[in-house]
Amino acid sequence: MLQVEYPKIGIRPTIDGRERGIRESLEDQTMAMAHQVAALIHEQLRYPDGTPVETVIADSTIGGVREAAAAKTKFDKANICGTITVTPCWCYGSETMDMSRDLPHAIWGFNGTERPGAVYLAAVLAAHAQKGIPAFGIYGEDVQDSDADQIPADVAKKLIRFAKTALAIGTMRNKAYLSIGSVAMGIAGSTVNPDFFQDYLGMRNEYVDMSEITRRIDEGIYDHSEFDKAWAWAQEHTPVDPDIYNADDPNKFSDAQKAEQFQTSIKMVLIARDLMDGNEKLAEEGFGEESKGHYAIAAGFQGQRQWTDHFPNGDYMESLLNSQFDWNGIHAPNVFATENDSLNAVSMLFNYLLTNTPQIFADVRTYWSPEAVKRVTGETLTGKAANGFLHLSNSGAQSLDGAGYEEINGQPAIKPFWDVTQAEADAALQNTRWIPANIGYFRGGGFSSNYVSRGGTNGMPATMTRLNLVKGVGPTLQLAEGYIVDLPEKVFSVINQRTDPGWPSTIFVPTLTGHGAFKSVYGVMDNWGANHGAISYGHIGADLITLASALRIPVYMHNVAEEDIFRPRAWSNFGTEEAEGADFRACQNFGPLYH
Ligand SMILES: C[C@H](O)[C@@H](O)[C@@H](O)C(=O)CO
Ligand SMILES: [Mn+2]
Repeated sequence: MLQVEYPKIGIRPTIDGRERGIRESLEDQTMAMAHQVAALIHEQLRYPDGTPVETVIADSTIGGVREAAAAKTKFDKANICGTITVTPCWCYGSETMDMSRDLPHAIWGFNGTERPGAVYLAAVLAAHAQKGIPAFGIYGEDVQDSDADQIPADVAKKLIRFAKTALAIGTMRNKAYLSIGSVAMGIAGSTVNPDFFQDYLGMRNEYVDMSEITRRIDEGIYDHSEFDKAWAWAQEHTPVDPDIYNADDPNKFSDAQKAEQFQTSIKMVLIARDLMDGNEKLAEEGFGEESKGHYAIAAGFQGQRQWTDHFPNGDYMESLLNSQFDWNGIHAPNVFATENDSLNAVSMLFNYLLTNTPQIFADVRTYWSPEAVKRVTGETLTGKAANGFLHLSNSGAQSLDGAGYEEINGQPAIKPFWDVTQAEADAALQNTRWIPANIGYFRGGGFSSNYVSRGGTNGMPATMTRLNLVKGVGPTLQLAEGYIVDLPEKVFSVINQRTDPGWPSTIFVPTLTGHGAFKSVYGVMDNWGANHGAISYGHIGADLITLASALRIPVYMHNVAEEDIFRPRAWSNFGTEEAEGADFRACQNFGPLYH
Protein backbone atom coordinates (compact mmCIF):
# COMPACT_ATOMS: atom_id res chain seq x y z
CA MET A 1 0.00 0.00 0.00
CA LEU A 2 1.39 3.35 -0.99
CA GLN A 3 0.81 5.02 2.38
CA VAL A 4 1.65 8.72 2.24
CA GLU A 5 2.21 8.95 5.99
CA TYR A 6 0.97 6.93 8.96
CA PRO A 7 -1.10 8.76 11.58
CA LYS A 8 0.15 9.32 15.11
CA ILE A 9 -1.52 9.51 18.50
CA GLY A 10 -1.38 12.87 20.26
CA ILE A 11 -0.71 12.80 24.00
CA ARG A 12 -1.87 15.69 26.16
CA PRO A 13 -0.62 15.98 29.74
CA THR A 14 -3.12 18.26 31.48
CA ILE A 15 -2.39 19.96 34.79
CA ASP A 16 -3.83 22.26 37.44
CA GLY A 17 -2.82 25.69 36.08
CA ARG A 18 -2.33 27.33 39.54
CA GLU A 19 1.29 28.42 39.73
CA ARG A 20 3.29 29.22 42.92
CA GLY A 21 3.29 25.69 44.19
CA ILE A 22 0.53 23.43 42.84
CA ARG A 23 1.42 23.37 39.14
CA GLU A 24 5.16 23.14 39.82
CA SER A 25 4.68 20.18 42.16
CA LEU A 26 2.79 18.27 39.46
CA GLU A 27 4.88 19.00 36.35
CA ASP A 28 7.20 15.99 36.52
CA GLN A 29 4.53 13.45 37.44
CA THR A 30 2.21 14.68 34.69
CA MET A 31 4.85 14.63 31.95
CA ALA A 32 6.02 11.22 33.18
CA MET A 33 2.52 9.84 32.59
CA ALA A 34 2.62 11.14 29.01
CA HIS A 35 5.95 9.43 28.40
CA GLN A 36 4.71 6.18 29.95
CA VAL A 37 1.74 6.16 27.56
CA ALA A 38 3.98 6.96 24.58
CA ALA A 39 6.31 4.08 25.50
CA LEU A 40 3.40 1.66 25.95
CA ILE A 41 1.97 2.47 22.52
CA HIS A 42 5.38 2.37 20.83
CA GLU A 43 6.16 -1.03 22.36
CA GLN A 44 2.82 -2.72 21.81
CA LEU A 45 1.34 -1.41 18.58
CA ARG A 46 2.51 -1.56 14.99
CA TYR A 47 1.47 0.08 11.76
CA PRO A 48 0.38 -2.15 8.87
CA ASP A 49 3.98 -2.16 7.59
CA GLY A 50 5.22 -3.56 10.91
CA THR A 51 6.95 -0.42 12.19
CA PRO A 52 6.17 0.76 15.75
CA VAL A 53 3.39 3.28 16.22
CA GLU A 54 4.54 6.85 16.86
CA THR A 55 3.09 9.36 19.26
CA VAL A 56 3.43 13.11 19.62
CA ILE A 57 3.49 14.63 23.10
CA ALA A 58 2.43 18.25 23.63
CA ASP A 59 5.43 20.54 24.15
CA SER A 60 4.30 21.49 27.63
CA THR A 61 1.75 20.39 30.17
CA ILE A 62 -1.64 21.92 29.47
CA GLY A 63 -3.02 24.10 32.25
CA GLY A 64 -5.38 26.25 30.23
CA VAL A 65 -6.66 27.23 26.84
CA ARG A 66 -3.44 28.76 25.47
CA GLU A 67 -1.51 25.56 26.06
CA ALA A 68 -4.44 23.50 24.73
CA ALA A 69 -4.29 25.54 21.53
CA ALA A 70 -0.50 25.10 21.30
CA ALA A 71 -0.91 21.33 21.59
CA LYS A 72 -3.60 21.32 18.91
CA THR A 73 -1.40 23.35 16.57
CA LYS A 74 1.40 20.85 17.02
CA PHE A 75 -0.98 17.93 16.48
CA ASP A 76 -2.53 19.46 13.37
CA LYS A 77 0.89 19.45 11.70
CA ALA A 78 1.63 15.90 12.83
CA ASN A 79 -1.22 13.89 11.24
CA ILE A 80 -2.87 13.01 14.54
CA CYS A 81 -5.62 10.37 14.53
CA GLY A 82 -6.72 10.67 18.15
CA THR A 83 -5.78 12.21 21.45
CA ILE A 84 -5.06 10.72 24.83
CA THR A 85 -5.18 13.19 27.70
CA VAL A 86 -3.37 12.10 30.86
CA THR A 87 -3.45 13.69 34.27
CA PRO A 88 -2.82 12.87 37.91
CA CYS A 89 -4.71 15.86 39.23
CA TRP A 90 -7.60 18.25 39.07
CA CYS A 91 -7.46 20.46 35.94
CA TYR A 92 -9.94 22.88 34.42
CA GLY A 93 -12.34 20.82 32.32
CA SER A 94 -13.43 22.71 29.23
CA GLU A 95 -10.35 24.97 29.40
CA THR A 96 -7.92 22.11 28.85
CA MET A 97 -9.85 19.72 26.58
CA ASP A 98 -9.23 19.12 22.88
CA MET A 99 -12.31 20.23 20.97
CA SER A 100 -11.62 18.55 17.63
CA ARG A 101 -14.93 17.03 16.63
CA ASP A 102 -13.61 14.58 14.06
CA LEU A 103 -11.05 12.80 16.24
CA PRO A 104 -11.57 10.16 18.90
CA HIS A 105 -10.48 11.25 22.38
CA ALA A 106 -9.56 9.38 25.55
CA ILE A 107 -8.75 10.68 29.00
CA TRP A 108 -6.80 8.80 31.64
CA GLY A 109 -7.46 10.22 35.10
CA PHE A 110 -4.93 8.80 37.56
CA ASN A 111 -6.52 7.03 40.51
CA GLY A 112 -4.64 8.49 43.50
CA THR A 113 -5.83 10.19 46.64
CA GLU A 114 -3.26 13.01 46.83
CA ARG A 115 -4.72 14.86 43.86
CA PRO A 116 -8.17 14.29 42.39
CA GLY A 117 -7.41 13.09 38.84
CA ALA A 118 -10.74 11.30 38.88
CA VAL A 119 -12.62 14.49 39.61
CA TYR A 120 -11.10 16.10 36.53
CA LEU A 121 -11.89 12.98 34.54
CA ALA A 122 -15.56 13.20 35.49
CA ALA A 123 -15.67 16.95 34.88
CA VAL A 124 -14.03 16.86 31.47
CA LEU A 125 -16.08 13.85 30.34
CA ALA A 126 -19.20 15.82 31.26
CA ALA A 127 -17.87 18.70 29.15
CA HIS A 128 -17.27 16.30 26.25
CA ALA A 129 -20.83 14.97 26.53
CA GLN A 130 -22.29 18.46 26.81
CA LYS A 131 -20.42 19.63 23.71
CA GLY A 132 -21.28 16.53 21.66
CA ILE A 133 -17.67 15.39 21.36
CA PRO A 134 -17.84 12.05 23.18
CA ALA A 135 -14.66 10.83 24.86
CA PHE A 136 -13.51 7.55 26.38
CA GLY A 137 -12.78 7.70 30.11
CA ILE A 138 -10.02 5.62 31.66
CA TYR A 139 -9.90 5.29 35.42
CA GLY A 140 -7.75 2.58 37.03
CA GLU A 141 -9.57 0.32 39.44
CA ASP A 142 -6.96 0.43 42.21
CA VAL A 143 -5.52 3.49 43.93
CA GLN A 144 -1.88 4.12 43.00
CA ASP A 145 0.90 5.97 44.81
CA SER A 146 1.80 9.35 43.38
CA ASP A 147 5.33 8.19 42.44
CA ALA A 148 4.07 5.07 40.59
CA ASP A 149 6.00 4.59 37.36
CA GLN A 150 4.02 1.66 35.96
CA ILE A 151 0.73 1.87 34.10
CA PRO A 152 -1.71 -0.55 35.81
CA ALA A 153 -2.78 -3.48 33.63
CA ASP A 154 -6.46 -2.45 33.46
CA VAL A 155 -5.48 1.08 32.37
CA ALA A 156 -2.97 -0.24 29.80
CA LYS A 157 -5.64 -2.49 28.30
CA LYS A 158 -7.99 0.44 27.75
CA LEU A 159 -5.22 2.70 26.44
CA ILE A 160 -4.27 0.06 23.87
CA ARG A 161 -7.87 -0.61 22.93
CA PHE A 162 -8.47 3.09 22.37
CA ALA A 163 -5.19 3.54 20.48
CA LYS A 164 -6.07 0.69 18.10
CA THR A 165 -9.37 2.37 17.36
CA ALA A 166 -7.76 5.77 16.78
CA LEU A 167 -5.15 4.25 14.48
CA ALA A 168 -7.75 2.33 12.48
CA ILE A 169 -9.80 5.49 12.05
CA GLY A 170 -6.75 7.54 11.07
CA THR A 171 -5.41 4.92 8.67
CA MET A 172 -8.60 4.63 6.63
CA ARG A 173 -9.36 8.35 6.63
CA ASN A 174 -8.71 10.07 3.28
CA LYS A 175 -8.21 6.77 1.49
CA ALA A 176 -10.47 5.17 -1.07
CA TYR A 177 -12.64 2.18 -1.60
CA LEU A 178 -12.13 1.16 -5.22
CA SER A 179 -14.98 -0.56 -7.05
CA ILE A 180 -13.77 -2.53 -10.02
CA GLY A 181 -17.05 -2.94 -11.84
CA SER A 182 -20.41 -2.23 -10.28
CA VAL A 183 -23.17 -4.35 -8.78
CA ALA A 184 -22.74 -8.14 -8.74
CA MET A 185 -25.96 -10.07 -9.14
CA GLY A 186 -28.07 -7.54 -7.23
CA ILE A 187 -26.05 -7.91 -4.03
CA ALA A 188 -27.00 -4.88 -1.93
CA GLY A 189 -23.55 -4.52 -0.36
CA SER A 190 -22.25 -4.05 -3.85
CA THR A 191 -24.46 -0.99 -4.47
CA VAL A 192 -21.77 1.24 -3.02
CA ASN A 193 -23.11 3.99 -0.76
CA PRO A 194 -20.79 7.01 -0.98
CA ASP A 195 -22.47 8.90 1.88
CA PHE A 196 -21.65 6.08 4.25
CA PHE A 197 -17.99 6.04 3.24
CA GLN A 198 -17.70 9.82 3.41
CA ASP A 199 -19.65 10.55 6.59
CA TYR A 200 -18.70 7.56 8.72
CA LEU A 201 -15.22 6.61 7.52
CA GLY A 202 -13.87 9.82 5.99
CA MET A 203 -13.16 7.85 2.83
CA ARG A 204 -13.87 8.50 -0.82
CA ASN A 205 -15.16 6.15 -3.48
CA GLU A 206 -13.29 5.45 -6.67
CA TYR A 207 -14.74 3.51 -9.55
CA VAL A 208 -13.26 1.83 -12.58
CA ASP A 209 -15.04 -0.26 -15.14
CA MET A 210 -13.90 -3.88 -15.40
CA SER A 211 -12.88 -3.06 -18.98
CA GLU A 212 -9.89 -1.26 -17.42
CA ILE A 213 -8.45 -4.68 -16.65
CA THR A 214 -8.92 -5.74 -20.27
CA ARG A 215 -7.31 -2.53 -21.48
CA ARG A 216 -4.27 -3.04 -19.31
CA ILE A 217 -3.95 -6.68 -20.36
CA ASP A 218 -4.32 -5.85 -24.07
CA GLU A 219 -2.01 -2.83 -23.97
CA GLY A 220 0.53 -4.56 -21.72
CA ILE A 221 0.17 -2.05 -18.88
CA TYR A 222 1.66 -4.11 -16.06
CA ASP A 223 5.16 -4.99 -14.93
CA HIS A 224 6.23 -7.64 -17.44
CA SER A 225 9.26 -8.75 -15.46
CA GLU A 226 7.04 -9.31 -12.42
CA PHE A 227 4.61 -11.26 -14.59
CA ASP A 228 7.42 -13.60 -15.74
CA LYS A 229 8.46 -14.14 -12.14
CA ALA A 230 4.85 -14.70 -11.05
CA TRP A 231 4.09 -17.16 -13.86
CA ALA A 232 7.14 -19.28 -12.99
CA TRP A 233 6.22 -19.20 -9.29
CA ALA A 234 2.54 -19.94 -9.92
CA GLN A 235 3.25 -23.05 -11.98
CA GLU A 236 5.31 -24.43 -9.12
CA HIS A 237 3.32 -23.26 -6.08
CA THR A 238 -0.28 -22.92 -7.31
CA PRO A 239 -0.54 -25.58 -10.03
CA VAL A 240 -3.95 -26.18 -11.58
CA ASP A 241 -5.69 -29.26 -10.22
CA PRO A 242 -7.90 -31.71 -12.10
CA ASP A 243 -11.30 -30.44 -13.16
CA ILE A 244 -13.98 -31.76 -10.78
CA TYR A 245 -16.95 -29.96 -12.26
CA ASN A 246 -17.03 -29.98 -16.02
CA ALA A 247 -16.21 -33.49 -17.26
CA ASP A 248 -19.53 -33.84 -19.10
CA ASP A 249 -19.83 -30.24 -20.25
CA PRO A 250 -19.53 -29.87 -24.03
CA ASN A 251 -18.00 -26.41 -23.49
CA LYS A 252 -15.26 -27.59 -21.16
CA PHE A 253 -11.87 -25.99 -21.65
CA SER A 254 -8.75 -27.60 -23.09
CA ASP A 255 -5.48 -27.59 -21.14
CA ALA A 256 -4.17 -24.88 -23.46
CA GLN A 257 -7.20 -22.72 -22.76
CA LYS A 258 -6.76 -23.28 -19.03
CA ALA A 259 -3.11 -22.26 -19.24
CA GLU A 260 -4.12 -19.06 -20.96
CA GLN A 261 -6.79 -18.41 -18.32
CA PHE A 262 -4.19 -18.97 -15.66
CA GLN A 263 -1.92 -16.35 -17.21
CA THR A 264 -4.85 -13.94 -17.36
CA SER A 265 -5.58 -14.66 -13.69
CA ILE A 266 -2.03 -13.68 -12.76
CA LYS A 267 -2.22 -10.50 -14.83
CA MET A 268 -5.43 -9.68 -12.97
CA VAL A 269 -3.55 -9.90 -9.65
CA LEU A 270 -0.90 -7.48 -10.86
CA ILE A 271 -3.38 -5.07 -12.41
CA ALA A 272 -5.82 -4.98 -9.49
CA ARG A 273 -2.95 -4.37 -7.08
CA ASP A 274 -1.66 -1.56 -9.34
CA LEU A 275 -5.16 -0.06 -9.43
CA MET A 276 -5.29 -0.01 -5.64
CA ASP A 277 -1.74 0.85 -4.63
CA GLY A 278 -0.11 2.29 -7.73
CA ASN A 279 3.22 0.98 -8.99
CA GLU A 280 6.32 3.02 -9.73
CA LYS A 281 7.39 0.48 -12.33
CA LEU A 282 4.54 1.65 -14.55
CA ALA A 283 5.90 5.22 -14.51
CA GLU A 284 9.22 3.91 -15.76
CA GLU A 285 7.34 2.37 -18.69
CA GLY A 286 5.68 5.69 -19.50
CA PHE A 287 2.36 5.08 -17.72
CA GLY A 288 2.51 7.92 -15.22
CA GLU A 289 -1.20 8.20 -14.54
CA GLU A 290 -1.63 4.46 -14.04
CA SER A 291 1.42 4.34 -11.77
CA LYS A 292 -0.32 6.46 -9.12
CA GLY A 293 -3.18 4.05 -8.40
CA HIS A 294 -6.35 5.00 -6.56
CA TYR A 295 -4.94 5.19 -3.01
CA ALA A 296 -7.36 2.38 -2.18
CA ILE A 297 -7.13 0.82 1.27
CA ALA A 298 -9.84 -1.62 0.20
CA ALA A 299 -11.35 -2.69 -3.09
CA GLY A 300 -13.89 -5.02 -4.60
CA PHE A 301 -14.32 -6.79 -7.91
CA GLN A 302 -17.78 -7.26 -9.40
CA GLY A 303 -16.88 -10.28 -11.48
CA GLN A 304 -20.28 -11.87 -11.81
CA ARG A 305 -21.79 -11.69 -14.18
CA GLN A 306 -20.56 -9.70 -17.17
CA TRP A 307 -16.88 -10.39 -16.57
CA THR A 308 -17.18 -14.00 -15.47
CA ASP A 309 -19.59 -14.82 -18.29
CA HIS A 310 -16.75 -14.10 -20.69
CA PHE A 311 -13.38 -13.95 -18.87
CA PRO A 312 -11.72 -16.07 -16.15
CA ASN A 313 -13.25 -15.30 -12.76
CA GLY A 314 -11.53 -13.18 -10.11
CA ASP A 315 -10.88 -15.95 -7.59
CA TYR A 316 -7.13 -16.24 -8.10
CA MET A 317 -6.75 -12.45 -7.96
CA GLU A 318 -8.89 -12.15 -4.85
CA SER A 319 -7.17 -14.98 -2.96
CA LEU A 320 -3.67 -13.77 -3.75
CA LEU A 321 -4.37 -10.12 -3.00
CA ASN A 322 -5.85 -10.96 0.39
CA SER A 323 -2.92 -13.22 1.22
CA GLN A 324 0.41 -12.32 2.76
CA PHE A 325 2.62 -14.27 0.41
CA ASP A 326 3.18 -14.73 -3.31
CA TRP A 327 6.06 -14.59 -5.81
CA ASN A 328 7.35 -11.49 -4.00
CA GLY A 329 7.74 -13.39 -0.72
CA ILE A 330 5.99 -12.48 2.52
CA HIS A 331 4.38 -9.05 2.69
CA ALA A 332 1.35 -7.09 3.96
CA PRO A 333 -1.99 -8.15 2.45
CA ASN A 334 -4.54 -6.07 0.57
CA VAL A 335 -8.19 -5.93 1.57
CA PHE A 336 -10.13 -7.14 -1.42
CA ALA A 337 -13.79 -8.17 -1.61
CA THR A 338 -15.41 -10.54 -4.01
CA GLU A 339 -18.67 -9.55 -5.75
CA ASN A 340 -17.73 -5.91 -4.97
CA ASP A 341 -19.47 -6.31 -1.62
CA SER A 342 -18.26 -2.99 -0.27
CA LEU A 343 -19.89 -3.58 3.11
CA ASN A 344 -18.06 -6.85 3.59
CA ALA A 345 -14.90 -5.08 2.43
CA VAL A 346 -15.42 -2.53 5.21
CA SER A 347 -15.97 -5.39 7.67
CA MET A 348 -12.67 -6.91 6.51
CA LEU A 349 -11.02 -3.50 6.71
CA PHE A 350 -12.11 -2.97 10.33
CA ASN A 351 -10.84 -6.44 11.24
CA TYR A 352 -7.60 -5.89 9.37
CA LEU A 353 -6.83 -2.48 10.80
CA LEU A 354 -7.40 -3.76 14.34
CA THR A 355 -5.19 -6.83 13.91
CA ASN A 356 -2.83 -6.36 10.95
CA THR A 357 -3.86 -9.86 9.88
CA PRO A 358 -5.36 -11.01 6.55
CA GLN A 359 -9.01 -11.86 6.29
CA ILE A 360 -11.36 -14.59 5.17
CA PHE A 361 -14.23 -13.33 3.01
CA ALA A 362 -16.98 -15.90 2.84
CA ASP A 363 -20.58 -16.63 2.08
CA VAL A 364 -22.34 -17.54 5.30
CA ARG A 365 -23.56 -20.51 3.43
CA THR A 366 -25.13 -23.25 5.53
CA TYR A 367 -26.18 -23.86 9.11
CA TRP A 368 -25.79 -27.53 9.89
CA SER A 369 -27.78 -28.67 12.92
CA PRO A 370 -26.56 -31.77 14.79
CA GLU A 371 -29.77 -33.47 13.64
CA ALA A 372 -29.19 -32.71 9.97
CA VAL A 373 -25.58 -33.88 10.21
CA LYS A 374 -26.77 -37.10 11.84
CA ARG A 375 -29.34 -37.62 9.11
CA VAL A 376 -26.98 -37.18 6.17
CA THR A 377 -23.79 -38.66 7.63
CA GLY A 378 -24.94 -40.96 10.42
CA GLU A 379 -22.45 -39.20 12.72
CA THR A 380 -23.03 -37.42 16.02
CA LEU A 381 -21.28 -34.07 16.34
CA THR A 382 -19.11 -33.68 19.42
CA GLY A 383 -16.82 -31.13 21.04
CA LYS A 384 -17.12 -27.48 20.02
CA ALA A 385 -19.34 -28.43 17.06
CA ALA A 386 -21.82 -30.37 19.25
CA ASN A 387 -24.53 -27.72 18.81
CA GLY A 388 -24.03 -27.43 15.08
CA PHE A 389 -21.85 -25.23 12.92
CA LEU A 390 -21.80 -22.71 10.08
CA HIS A 391 -20.22 -23.69 6.80
CA LEU A 392 -18.49 -20.58 5.44
CA SER A 393 -17.47 -20.74 1.82
CA ASN A 394 -17.12 -18.52 -1.22
CA SER A 395 -14.92 -18.91 -4.21
CA GLY A 396 -12.50 -16.02 -4.24
CA ALA A 397 -11.50 -13.70 -1.50
CA GLN A 398 -10.53 -16.03 1.34
CA SER A 399 -6.87 -15.33 2.08
CA LEU A 400 -4.62 -18.36 1.80
CA ASP A 401 -3.50 -17.56 5.34
CA GLY A 402 -7.04 -18.63 6.27
CA ALA A 403 -6.05 -22.24 5.62
CA GLY A 404 -4.65 -22.14 9.15
CA TYR A 405 -1.05 -23.23 8.60
CA GLU A 406 0.50 -20.40 10.57
CA GLU A 407 0.97 -21.21 14.24
CA ILE A 408 1.06 -19.58 17.64
CA ASN A 409 2.14 -21.92 20.46
CA GLY A 410 1.72 -24.88 18.13
CA GLN A 411 -1.92 -24.05 17.34
CA PRO A 412 -3.33 -22.86 13.99
CA ALA A 413 -3.37 -19.08 13.73
CA ILE A 414 -3.31 -16.19 11.27
CA LYS A 415 -0.47 -13.82 12.11
CA PRO A 416 0.73 -10.41 10.94
CA PHE A 417 3.08 -10.84 7.99
CA TRP A 418 6.18 -9.97 9.99
CA ASP A 419 5.66 -13.05 12.17
CA VAL A 420 4.95 -15.42 9.26
CA THR A 421 7.76 -17.82 8.30
CA GLN A 422 8.46 -19.11 4.83
CA ALA A 423 7.72 -22.64 6.07
CA GLU A 424 4.24 -21.51 7.18
CA ALA A 425 3.55 -19.83 3.84
CA ASP A 426 4.76 -22.96 2.02
CA ALA A 427 2.49 -25.16 4.17
CA ALA A 428 -0.56 -23.07 3.27
CA LEU A 429 0.33 -23.30 -0.42
CA GLN A 430 0.91 -27.06 -0.22
CA ASN A 431 -2.50 -27.51 1.37
CA THR A 432 -4.37 -25.41 -1.17
CA ARG A 433 -5.58 -26.77 -4.47
CA TRP A 434 -6.61 -24.69 -7.49
CA ILE A 435 -9.78 -26.05 -9.02
CA PRO A 436 -10.99 -25.05 -12.49
CA ALA A 437 -14.28 -23.20 -12.06
CA ASN A 438 -17.68 -24.75 -12.62
CA ILE A 439 -18.49 -23.37 -16.05
CA GLY A 440 -22.20 -23.59 -15.30
CA TYR A 441 -21.58 -20.62 -13.00
CA PHE A 442 -18.42 -19.20 -14.54
CA ARG A 443 -18.59 -19.45 -18.32
CA GLY A 444 -15.19 -17.83 -18.71
CA GLY A 445 -13.47 -20.32 -16.43
CA GLY A 446 -10.90 -19.35 -13.80
CA PHE A 447 -9.58 -21.14 -10.73
CA SER A 448 -10.74 -21.17 -7.14
CA SER A 449 -8.52 -21.79 -4.18
CA ASN A 450 -9.67 -24.90 -2.37
CA TYR A 451 -8.73 -25.67 1.21
CA VAL A 452 -10.29 -26.51 4.54
CA SER A 453 -9.33 -24.10 7.32
CA ARG A 454 -7.40 -26.02 9.97
CA GLY A 455 -8.91 -25.65 13.43
CA GLY A 456 -6.41 -27.73 15.42
CA THR A 457 -6.98 -29.45 18.72
CA ASN A 458 -8.52 -26.43 20.50
CA GLY A 459 -10.20 -24.78 17.54
CA MET A 460 -8.80 -21.61 16.02
CA PRO A 461 -10.27 -18.54 17.76
CA ALA A 462 -11.97 -16.28 15.23
CA THR A 463 -14.46 -13.45 14.95
CA MET A 464 -17.00 -13.09 12.16
CA THR A 465 -18.08 -9.51 11.42
CA ARG A 466 -20.58 -7.83 9.16
CA LEU A 467 -21.46 -4.21 8.52
CA ASN A 468 -25.00 -3.64 7.27
CA LEU A 469 -26.89 -0.58 6.08
CA VAL A 470 -30.47 -0.05 7.19
CA LYS A 471 -32.57 2.69 5.67
CA GLY A 472 -33.52 5.13 8.38
CA VAL A 473 -30.83 3.95 10.78
CA GLY A 474 -27.66 3.92 8.73
CA PRO A 475 -24.80 1.47 9.30
CA THR A 476 -25.06 -1.25 11.94
CA LEU A 477 -22.45 -3.82 12.91
CA GLN A 478 -22.82 -7.40 14.07
CA LEU A 479 -20.15 -9.81 15.18
CA ALA A 480 -19.78 -13.31 16.52
CA GLU A 481 -16.72 -14.59 18.34
CA GLY A 482 -16.17 -18.31 18.11
CA TYR A 483 -13.89 -21.02 16.80
CA ILE A 484 -12.91 -22.46 13.46
CA VAL A 485 -13.06 -26.21 14.00
CA ASP A 486 -12.03 -29.41 12.28
CA LEU A 487 -14.84 -31.79 11.44
CA PRO A 488 -14.39 -35.54 11.30
CA GLU A 489 -13.23 -36.43 7.78
CA LYS A 490 -16.41 -38.31 6.95
CA VAL A 491 -18.72 -35.52 8.09
CA PHE A 492 -16.83 -32.90 6.13
CA SER A 493 -16.66 -34.86 2.93
CA VAL A 494 -20.40 -35.56 2.93
CA ILE A 495 -21.45 -31.99 3.69
CA ASN A 496 -18.89 -30.54 1.28
CA GLN A 497 -20.13 -32.70 -1.58
CA ARG A 498 -23.58 -31.17 -1.12
CA THR A 499 -22.24 -27.72 -1.97
CA ASP A 500 -19.37 -26.34 -4.10
CA PRO A 501 -16.63 -28.82 -3.25
CA GLY A 502 -14.02 -26.88 -5.22
CA TRP A 503 -14.22 -23.80 -3.01
CA PRO A 504 -12.40 -23.13 0.26
CA SER A 505 -14.26 -24.12 3.40
CA THR A 506 -14.19 -22.75 6.92
CA ILE A 507 -16.25 -24.44 9.63
CA PHE A 508 -17.20 -21.87 12.25
CA VAL A 509 -18.85 -22.34 15.63
CA PRO A 510 -19.96 -19.13 17.36
CA THR A 511 -19.62 -19.01 21.13
CA LEU A 512 -23.08 -19.20 22.69
CA THR A 513 -24.08 -17.01 25.63
CA GLY A 514 -27.69 -18.04 26.20
CA HIS A 515 -28.86 -14.53 25.27
CA GLY A 516 -30.43 -13.02 22.15
CA ALA A 517 -29.05 -14.36 18.88
CA PHE A 518 -26.47 -16.38 20.82
CA LYS A 519 -28.93 -18.85 22.32
CA SER A 520 -28.08 -21.23 19.49
CA VAL A 521 -25.80 -21.59 16.47
CA TYR A 522 -28.96 -21.46 14.39
CA GLY A 523 -29.77 -18.10 16.00
CA VAL A 524 -26.52 -16.64 14.71
CA MET A 525 -27.24 -17.84 11.17
CA ASP A 526 -30.84 -16.67 11.42
CA ASN A 527 -29.84 -13.17 12.52
CA TRP A 528 -26.97 -12.66 10.08
CA GLY A 529 -27.61 -9.45 8.13
CA ALA A 530 -26.40 -10.43 4.67
CA ASN A 531 -24.96 -13.21 2.53
CA HIS A 532 -21.33 -12.51 3.49
CA GLY A 533 -19.17 -12.29 6.58
CA ALA A 534 -15.58 -11.20 7.25
CA ILE A 535 -13.66 -13.62 9.42
CA SER A 536 -10.61 -12.56 11.38
CA TYR A 537 -8.23 -14.54 13.55
CA GLY A 538 -8.69 -14.10 17.30
CA HIS A 539 -11.40 -12.78 19.56
CA ILE A 540 -11.54 -9.15 18.56
CA GLY A 541 -15.15 -8.34 19.35
CA ALA A 542 -14.27 -5.90 22.13
CA ASP A 543 -11.94 -3.97 19.80
CA LEU A 544 -14.65 -3.88 17.12
CA ILE A 545 -17.19 -2.53 19.61
CA THR A 546 -14.82 0.26 20.65
CA LEU A 547 -14.08 1.13 17.02
CA ALA A 548 -17.76 1.08 16.08
CA SER A 549 -18.66 3.41 18.95
CA ALA A 550 -15.98 5.89 17.93
CA LEU A 551 -17.42 5.83 14.38
CA ARG A 552 -21.01 6.01 15.79
CA ILE A 553 -21.97 2.66 14.27
CA PRO A 554 -24.26 0.77 16.64
CA VAL A 555 -23.48 -2.89 17.29
CA TYR A 556 -26.72 -4.86 17.29
CA MET A 557 -25.54 -8.37 17.87
CA HIS A 558 -22.43 -9.53 19.66
CA ASN A 559 -21.23 -12.09 22.20
CA VAL A 560 -18.61 -10.03 24.03
CA ALA A 561 -18.63 -10.07 27.84
CA GLU A 562 -20.04 -6.93 29.40
CA GLU A 563 -16.85 -6.14 31.32
CA ASP A 564 -14.86 -5.96 28.07
CA ILE A 565 -17.07 -3.33 26.46
CA PHE A 566 -15.36 0.04 26.24
CA ARG A 567 -17.31 2.92 24.74
CA PRO A 568 -17.28 6.70 25.25
CA ARG A 569 -18.51 7.62 28.73
CA ALA A 570 -21.46 9.58 27.31
CA TRP A 571 -23.03 6.28 26.19
CA SER A 572 -24.10 5.77 29.83
CA ASN A 573 -26.33 8.82 29.49
CA PHE A 574 -28.46 6.85 27.05
CA GLY A 575 -29.19 4.08 29.55
CA THR A 576 -27.07 1.66 31.55
CA GLU A 577 -29.49 -1.23 31.89
CA GLU A 578 -29.76 -2.27 28.31
CA ALA A 579 -26.52 -1.39 26.54
CA GLU A 580 -27.49 -2.50 23.01
CA GLY A 581 -30.41 -0.07 22.82
CA ALA A 582 -28.35 2.69 24.45
CA ASP A 583 -25.70 2.21 21.75
CA PHE A 584 -28.30 2.88 19.03
CA ARG A 585 -29.54 5.98 20.78
CA ALA A 586 -26.04 7.33 21.39
CA CYS A 587 -24.90 6.74 17.80
CA GLN A 588 -28.05 8.32 16.43
CA ASN A 589 -27.67 11.30 18.73
CA PHE A 590 -24.01 12.11 18.09
CA GLY A 591 -24.06 11.19 14.39
CA PRO A 592 -21.16 10.17 12.18
CA LEU A 593 -17.64 11.45 12.82
CA TYR A 594 -17.39 13.41 9.55
CA HIS A 595 -20.80 14.98 9.09
C1 LIG B 1 -21.53 -18.85 -7.97
C2 LIG B 1 -22.53 -18.08 -7.21
O1 LIG B 1 -23.07 -17.09 -8.00
C3 LIG B 1 -21.93 -17.49 -5.95
O2 LIG B 1 -21.00 -16.57 -6.29
C4 LIG B 1 -22.98 -16.98 -5.02
O3 LIG B 1 -23.51 -18.05 -4.31
C5 LIG B 1 -22.46 -16.03 -4.02
O4 LIG B 1 -21.32 -16.10 -3.63
C6 LIG B 1 -23.38 -14.97 -3.52
O5 LIG B 1 -22.79 -14.19 -2.56
MN1 LIG C 1 -20.69 -14.56 -2.22
